[in-house]
Amino acid sequence: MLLRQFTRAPNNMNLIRRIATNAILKNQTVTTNIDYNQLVLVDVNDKNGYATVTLNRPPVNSFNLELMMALSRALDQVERNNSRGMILTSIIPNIFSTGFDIRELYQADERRLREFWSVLQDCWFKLYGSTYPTAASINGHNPAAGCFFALCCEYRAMVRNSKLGISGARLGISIPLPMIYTMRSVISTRQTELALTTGTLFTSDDALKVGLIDDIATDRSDAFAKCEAFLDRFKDIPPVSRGYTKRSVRQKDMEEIAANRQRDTDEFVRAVLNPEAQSSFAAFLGK
Ligand SMILES: CC/C=C\CC/C=C/CC(=O)SCCNC(=O)CCNC(=O)[C@H](O)C(C)(C)COP(=O)(O)OP(=O)(O)OC[C@H]1O[C@@H](n2cnc3c(N)ncnc32)[C@H](O)[C@@H]1OP(=O)(O)O
Repeated sequence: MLLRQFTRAPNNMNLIRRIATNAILKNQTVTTNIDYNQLVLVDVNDKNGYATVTLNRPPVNSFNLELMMALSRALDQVERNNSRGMILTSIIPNIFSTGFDIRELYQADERRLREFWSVLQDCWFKLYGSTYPTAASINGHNPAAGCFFALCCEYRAMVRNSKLGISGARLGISIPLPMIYTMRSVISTRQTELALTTGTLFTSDDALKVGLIDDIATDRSDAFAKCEAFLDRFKDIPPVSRGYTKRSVRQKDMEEIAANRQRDTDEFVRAVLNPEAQSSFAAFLGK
């Protein structure tokens, strides 16, 4: 099933390639913009072949089902485009994402909640398991799910005075396995356990110290430039063998989740619907 995700034939890719090829033939540099209901924007820089995937759900990029689906489609797009690299970022000044939309979790319809988690799992397989190089340009606060997606990337630059972490413990949510595996792939098991059981939101300095981010940036354009510089490191590395190695490093985590998708979904639904979590959501929403 995973393999099919990565090799499915693109429909609108031919159009994108045609635009890019025509531009190259005409010796122009163009940026191709593909719009998925405006919730996630995909821009391809035809000069360096890097795709920028931009979360665009003001005011705080909270993840509801629709944003999750748009991200999933955007990641398909990047894969089909054979991008040389991808930068994940946000359009909102000072906020990367607030995490899950609490309105999606509070008194949730179980069927929709299951679909929500299933799409999140899809996004995880696509991003964590991507063969192209990935970087997150974290332009502002990034608690919870946005942090999760940033951690799926190979590199993170975050602007100073932002906070990042998985704060689910504070809301009475037990942390699902994809999150645990992903954080553990970036920092040690000990630090992962500590961060997740305390729901720590790290300052940029502390995030750098513990290894959750790779660089601190002065502003969003500096963060973006640092991400591009990271992707440039693979310019002369043959992409197929690079991608294979990356996948091999991450393979075990993905196999485990693929084999236990249903259980992972059941656990998430149980965690969200538990009364402790529901009263935190109610308090957040002022109910
Ligand atoms: C994959 C990981 C799986 C599991 C991990 C654990 C599970 C986690 C579940 C979650 O993700 S729950 C969400 C956790 N997020 C937070 O607790 C962050 C809460 N928000 C903030 O700290 C701040 O909003 C901010 C720092 C992100 C931005 O601050 P600021 O610029 O001052 O904006 P406001 O706080 O005024 O927010 C504007 C507007 O947006 C509403 N809002 C904010 N966050 C959410 C949200 N998560 N869901 C729904 N709505 C949200 C906020 O209430 C404001 O609404 P108004 O109507 O008052 O304008």
